[in-house]
Amino acid sequence: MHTHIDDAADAALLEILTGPVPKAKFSRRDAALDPLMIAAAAASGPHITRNHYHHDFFPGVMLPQHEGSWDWTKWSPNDPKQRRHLTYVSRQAPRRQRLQDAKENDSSRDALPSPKKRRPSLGSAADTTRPTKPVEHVKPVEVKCMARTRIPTPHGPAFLHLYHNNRDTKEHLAIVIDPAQYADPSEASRVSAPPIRSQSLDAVWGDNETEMDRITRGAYVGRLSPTSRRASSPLTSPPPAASDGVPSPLVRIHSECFTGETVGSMRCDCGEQLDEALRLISQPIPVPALSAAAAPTTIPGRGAVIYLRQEGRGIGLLSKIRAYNLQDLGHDTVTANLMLGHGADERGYELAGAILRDLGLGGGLRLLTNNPDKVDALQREGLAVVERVPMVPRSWQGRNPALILANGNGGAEAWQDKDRGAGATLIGGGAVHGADLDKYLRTKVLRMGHILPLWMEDPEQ
Ligand SMILES: Nc1nc2c(ncn2[C@@H]2O[C@H](COP(=O)(O)OP(=O)(O)OP(=O)(O)O)[C@@H](O)[C@H]2O)c(=O)[nH]1
Repeated sequence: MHTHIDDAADAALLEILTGPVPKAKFSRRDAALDPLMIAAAAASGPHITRNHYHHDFFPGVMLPQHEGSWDWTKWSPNDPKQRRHLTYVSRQAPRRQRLQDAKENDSSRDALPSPKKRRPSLGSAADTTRPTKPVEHVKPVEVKCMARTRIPTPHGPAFLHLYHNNRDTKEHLAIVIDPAQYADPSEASRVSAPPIRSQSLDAVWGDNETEMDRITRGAYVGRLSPTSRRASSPLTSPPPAASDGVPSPLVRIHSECFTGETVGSMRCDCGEQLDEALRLISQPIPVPALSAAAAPTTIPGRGAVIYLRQEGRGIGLLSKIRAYNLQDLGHDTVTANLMLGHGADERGYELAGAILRDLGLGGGLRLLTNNPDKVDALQREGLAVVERVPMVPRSWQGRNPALILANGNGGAEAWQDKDRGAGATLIGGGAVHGADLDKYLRTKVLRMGHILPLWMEDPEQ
């Protein structure tokens, strides 16, 4: 239980809850106190029930198109007429509809464990605490790579792919690492793996398409230069298989985190994870010798980071910022999401599955994650996850070398020497540690089921 609300605020809350009933019909529901503080108090009890969810003090913020919503930026605290806007509104469906939805859900949920025992999980399908909507019959997900370009990174060259899709209006991305695509075909090595290429990008986009059109959108092979330009051809048969002994490519599904990746926030490990994923995927891949006569060899690192634009585990930046304030009141990342009426994790991985298939990676991949929900979600999408490769936080490796893994996930590059403060979580940075980060990582392990040996100076903190 969290009770990090100071005494003055406690006294004020007690006053509003026990004071004389005001005359106006709904005035007790007006927010005389900081709404975040009341929400924190409401959730401080031993149980958070679904009756605490889907209520909001700011009707115009959460659902701009919602009936009755208004432009709250016009709200002035001194205008009594406008005070009615600052009320505690419910975003739940009417009770009759919720009961009907629950009945329909019960009949289709027989195979699942009791909702009470399930922790909040990925996507609305698994989140039984939220009001259910009638199942919509949506078209199968489709993605199209609109453009691709070379990006030199501190870890080596990468190809950035920008995708459009038929589910949302966001531009999701794939950062493909496959420097072997630059190699001269005449220097083909004994051991090789198929190039990681987008089928939708390499397809022909119409009769009038010129070679220059294709090259400008990135449908070329090799490396572009003022003297070299070769448009790609559409794939007409399945790509050649990788040589024997070549491991499946490393893949990370990463969700956008403006604070962690752009501002260098140390409230989370997102910036570090993005950097570490690019670093790990770029490492040369050892290929064992398959006969006594042959020698072991290496091939250039290959794989991809699928970068999904689902900020704040799907709740968006606005809600994540509000959640951070609740976290400063003493709540962890999961409880803060729940208090704002969100699930602990509202992300989906259908688009990631479609992008991976478009890149020809659906048949076998090694997934860089500690999050078992991501593995399940990709397998539900029909992708073959042949191995889960853990990601140990750099600061934990630096403080406890026993956590360094032998697979290049740390190893000789122990992070203690690279510990530094500013910008440490940005691409090419080192390791960083701080109390907020430790708290977040601990919550991932203890409340979100991440598969990571817990390490901290005081595990109770
Ligand atoms: N709501 C919320 N989202 C957060 C918070 N901290 C980080 N995030 C979001 O979490 C997402 C990053 O999660 P991922 O990097 O995919 O990693 P993960 O699901 O934690 O699992 P791994 O694959 O093991 O790293 C980004 O969208 C961040 O914005 C937080 O305190 N609250």
